[in-house]
Amino acid sequence: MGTLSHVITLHGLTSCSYAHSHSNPRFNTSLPTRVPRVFAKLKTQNSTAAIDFTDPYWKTKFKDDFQQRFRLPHVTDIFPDAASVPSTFCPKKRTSDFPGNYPSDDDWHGYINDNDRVLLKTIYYSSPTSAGAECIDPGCNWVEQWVHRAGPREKIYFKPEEVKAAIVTCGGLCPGLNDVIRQIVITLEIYGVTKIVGIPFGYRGFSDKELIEVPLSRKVVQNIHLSGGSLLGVSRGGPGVSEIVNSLEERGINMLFVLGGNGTHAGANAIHNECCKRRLQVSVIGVPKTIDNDILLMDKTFGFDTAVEEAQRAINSAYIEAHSAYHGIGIVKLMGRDSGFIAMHASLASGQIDICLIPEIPFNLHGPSGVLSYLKYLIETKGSAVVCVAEGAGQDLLQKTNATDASGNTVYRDIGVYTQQETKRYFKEIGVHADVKYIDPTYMIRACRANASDGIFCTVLGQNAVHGAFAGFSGITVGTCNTHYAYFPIPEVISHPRLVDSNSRMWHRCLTATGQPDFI
Ligand SMILES: Nc1ncnc2c1ncn2[C@@H]1O[C@H](COP(=O)(O)OP(=O)(O)OP(=O)(O)O)[C@@H](O)[C@H]1O
Ligand SMILES: O=P(O)(O)OC[C@H]1O[C@](O)(CO)[C@@H](O)[C@@H]1O
Ligand SMILES: [Mg+2]
Repeated sequence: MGTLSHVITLHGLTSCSYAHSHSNPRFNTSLPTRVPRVFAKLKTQNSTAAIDFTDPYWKTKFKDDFQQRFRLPHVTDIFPDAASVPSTFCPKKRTSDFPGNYPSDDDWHGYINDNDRVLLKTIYYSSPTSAGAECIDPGCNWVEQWVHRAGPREKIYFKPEEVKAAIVTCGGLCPGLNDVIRQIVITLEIYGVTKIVGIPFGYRGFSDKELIEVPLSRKVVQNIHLSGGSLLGVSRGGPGVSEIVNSLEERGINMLFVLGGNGTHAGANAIHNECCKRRLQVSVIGVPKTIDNDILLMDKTFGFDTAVEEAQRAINSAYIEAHSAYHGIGIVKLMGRDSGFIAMHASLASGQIDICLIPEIPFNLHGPSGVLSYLKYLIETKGSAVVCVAEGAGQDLLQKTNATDASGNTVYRDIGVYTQQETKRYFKEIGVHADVKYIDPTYMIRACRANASDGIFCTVLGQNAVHGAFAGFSGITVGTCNTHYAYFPIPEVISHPRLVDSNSRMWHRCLTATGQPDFI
């Protein structure tokens, strides 16, 4: 995140740690840059270790650790003798007896090799002071970080006729949920799976006896992407992991596709670990869903693009209202619990925002350098102004709350209403006319149908989720990394919410676009 530390932390964690094997022959541990392993000096802190950058071999240690952390948990970790069979999915050509066995081509198969990798970071920063620099060591050395490429494998670890696959959607709504459900079902059928079900209303559907699993097929899902929401319904809270795995066992589910955000993925990883503990051959695959875009390491999450696009309508209305009124001020509140990506990108896209306020950047409303003084300046100089505020912004200005939702997420105070009230009060107090209009499109930006770009994104994510399950992986999730599709072990992408970096080029671009000063 642009910060530089002389000591980096090595985790060495795996998602199924008790079953972890470094010697799995399926994975080539000798990437091209590997150099002889030397034991560098370690500074141990609890269960983690730190690298001493004066050690000439620290890079090797870092790469080894990285490779270990990003290794994908696999069915062979628990069942070393698990047999694979040739894939029933053929990327190249199909016979007429769909979905039977496909012929293979000796020269070109179109499968992903297990040793294919995607480069996680693509910029070489020559100095820690370079804009947005993300350096590992004080010298900003180039260290390759590789993650696993997503896609269909030549060998599969599940026989389609023995699969019962389930899909569950958890957390809040997000544009594209139906597109992902649809593509998972279609791809499963292409592999030859016939038993596919949807679990209604998130994890709750595993415990609530009144909720019946929904049979899914291509016919059922054919047109579901034409509307927003989730065919299966969503929920927060719900049963514990043990109850969920009991339910998986009772239902005979051996492939579980989990669509959700940070919380849902924490749950998916716990389900994966519990299945490992019980020695169940179940593949648990996540597909990150969040309009907040707060999942680490990936370019973006599905639904984010659509949410930003939908937010334009609210911003444009606020602009027109403000611009058409005498001393008009428009205020738009957008979602973003802890991360301000929607507000930042919507501000950049619209070109109509004068002030963008996000959770990651502290600001004052009052005082000579506060937002309100600047609004006065804008009214005096350009006659109107538009503010975009993310829901998690400026919480330090409001009374603390202990309220949480069913999943344990903090329910924040309403910064949008507060900004509106304080703006009205301020202009009244200084005796300057101001016509303040407030728009809160909160649920409108996530209840809509996915746009074309998200539609394609969801389709490819859905396909790759199924490929990952058939390849025998579990406890993983799928995303894009520098536009390439990759698999990640779940713990690596949810260790904390992804935040807007105040030193990033994107935030600086946003500041350039709005022209706003610091409000501190
Ligand atoms: N640490 C956790 N371990 C196990 N399950 C969890 C954990 N955190 C949340 N969950 C479960 O995951 C589900 C969704 O969590 P949550 O409501 O936080 O949404 P989310 O997946 O983060 O999505 P959103 O981006 O909409 O907030 C809930 O059913 C919740 O019980
Ligand atoms: O009202 P709900 O369903 O709890 O959802 C609100 C939350 O959903 C999110 O969009 C995440 O999905 C947050 O930005 C927001 O706080
Ligand atoms: Mg969450």
